[in-house]
Amino acid sequence: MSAPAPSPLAIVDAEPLPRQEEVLTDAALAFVAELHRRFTPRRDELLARRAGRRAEIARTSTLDFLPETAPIRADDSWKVAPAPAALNDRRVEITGPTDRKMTINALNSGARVWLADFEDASAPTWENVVLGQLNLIDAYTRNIDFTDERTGKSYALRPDEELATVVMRPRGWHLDERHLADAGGRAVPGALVDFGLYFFHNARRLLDLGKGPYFYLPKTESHLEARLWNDVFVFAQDYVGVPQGTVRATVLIETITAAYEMEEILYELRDHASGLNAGRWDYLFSIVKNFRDGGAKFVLPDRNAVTMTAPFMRAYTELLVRTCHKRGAHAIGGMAAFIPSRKDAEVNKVAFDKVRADKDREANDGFDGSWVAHPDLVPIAMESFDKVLGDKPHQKDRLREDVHVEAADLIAIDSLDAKPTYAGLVNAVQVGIRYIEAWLRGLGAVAIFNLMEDAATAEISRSQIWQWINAGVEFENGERATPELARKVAAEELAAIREETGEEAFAAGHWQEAHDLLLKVALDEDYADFLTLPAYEQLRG
Ligand SMILES: CC(=O)SCCNC(=O)CCNC(=O)[C@H](O)C(C)(C)COP(=O)(O)OP(=O)(O)OC[C@H]1O[C@@H](n2cnc3c(N)ncnc32)[C@H](O)[C@@H]1OP(=O)(O)O
Ligand SMILES: O=CC(=O)O
Repeated sequence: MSAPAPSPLAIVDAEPLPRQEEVLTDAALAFVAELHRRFTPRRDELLARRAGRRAEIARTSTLDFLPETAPIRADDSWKVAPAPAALNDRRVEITGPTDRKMTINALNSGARVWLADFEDASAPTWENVVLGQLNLIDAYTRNIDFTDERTGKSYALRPDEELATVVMRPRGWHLDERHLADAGGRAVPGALVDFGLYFFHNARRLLDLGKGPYFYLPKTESHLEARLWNDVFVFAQDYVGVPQGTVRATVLIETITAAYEMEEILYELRDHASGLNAGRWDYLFSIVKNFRDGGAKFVLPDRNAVTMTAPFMRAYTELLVRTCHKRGAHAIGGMAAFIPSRKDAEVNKVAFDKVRADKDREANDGFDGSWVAHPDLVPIAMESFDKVLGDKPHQKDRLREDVHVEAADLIAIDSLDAKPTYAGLVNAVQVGIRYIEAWLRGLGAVAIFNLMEDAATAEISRSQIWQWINAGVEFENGERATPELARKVAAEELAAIREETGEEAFAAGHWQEAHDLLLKVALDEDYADFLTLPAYEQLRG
């Protein structure tokens, strides 16, 4: 093979990182550049199409299954590709960022799958982007064992056969990677950077290990976006010379528009699809985002009052199981946000009980597996799925033909009795400030008030503040949601944090910046499509 042409991509505005040359090789960058040249124009068109569709929702306050794809839904003959052995039993999946310690802990956790996250559990600092890739390469080459200098604790991988199968989640289509630019100075989409570097370095290596390049695809809004991913996979497989059909993708159904196109999404990816996941937190965010100006009918109560037993959430998850099993795909459940504590028995008990109830319900509904956020929750979820699956790797034979979901059922938000509360507003402000501050320090997932918070849950918090203010919600205490009230609550929270942290830690953090950014995205008349877009402009590193 002749040497690859020098990469036309430039590394922009980035301090050199240790061992970055092992990730950012000329050959890998040439591949990413080629992905960018071929696919970014279509990415741009699809982002513009998102805006058009949202304008239509603002006009009509409704959504429906697509008439033009009815033949795909009516055709019972097609199925997705069979699951590879490494993805046949997915009863428990752990998620988390790809720093060195988390990588080892997740691979060792006993879960069948690890969602290695470059998306919502990871703030996209250049260091996280590049060293996350390095950690995965090091894990596959078993060069990752280390001692944490801060705690003195040593970390080592278990034998290969006990490790979780990695399913990597690249960034969504909307985020660019500003540290990699083409000759015209245009940033490369983060999705292509994350996918491209991972695929280039690991596709063959993973096949040698008896696994493969497997992906979770986040924030997909339509089957046309799934088609774009499929085209990326076809091109990538030819480029590195692995057989077509090597890639497997699990698509997160976490936007309200994608919920109306589940079958079409599987159809577009059918040679590469291995499942759908019910990404409940982004799903709620997407409902608020899309129907934010749809009037009282679409005002969601406090996010923690919207449980998975709400009729519109059940319609979504049951339709997902039904769709997957009809097409031979795995249906994977979502994230219960309760985080256990090794120090507080009561917090631990609450988390175990809540997660057990959630996973029991999913297993009984027909899901083939589900997510947990913490290693201590792996045995809890395992027990729920073991009870239902026994020795079977999945329950795709449960076709759930009893499920009948009408278009209106997915957006029947007003069937909920709960209303927004003042405490809900305070919580949204608290979580928003605390999460954004952590994100600006490079942390994408944190435990706040014993709940897992990541980009998706922060998106809900700031969107709910926006929606409640714009809908003129009156809380049970007689206060009305207004910009002034949000500012007052935010000022009180900032003062409380200062008290809690002490002056030195407060000054060393990004608290004022986080407070200001939360208020900007919650109060601006122009609703930002994603919190992470303005936040990325402020992210250093
Ligand atoms: C809506 C969505 O998109 S959900 C998917 C995205 N979100 C996520 O992936 C969140 C994943 N979870 C996490 O990041 C973490 O659990 C957090 C940040 C919420 C809490 O982490 P911590 O504060 O470190 O929890 P805690 O102190 O209890 O951790 C105990 C041990 O478990 C490890 N651990 C905790 N969560 C994970 C995880 N998800 N993967 C691997 N190891 C983990 C910690 O590293 C720690 O290890 P150590 O004992 O060797 O130091
Ligand atoms: O990505 C998952 C979600 O719940 O959001």
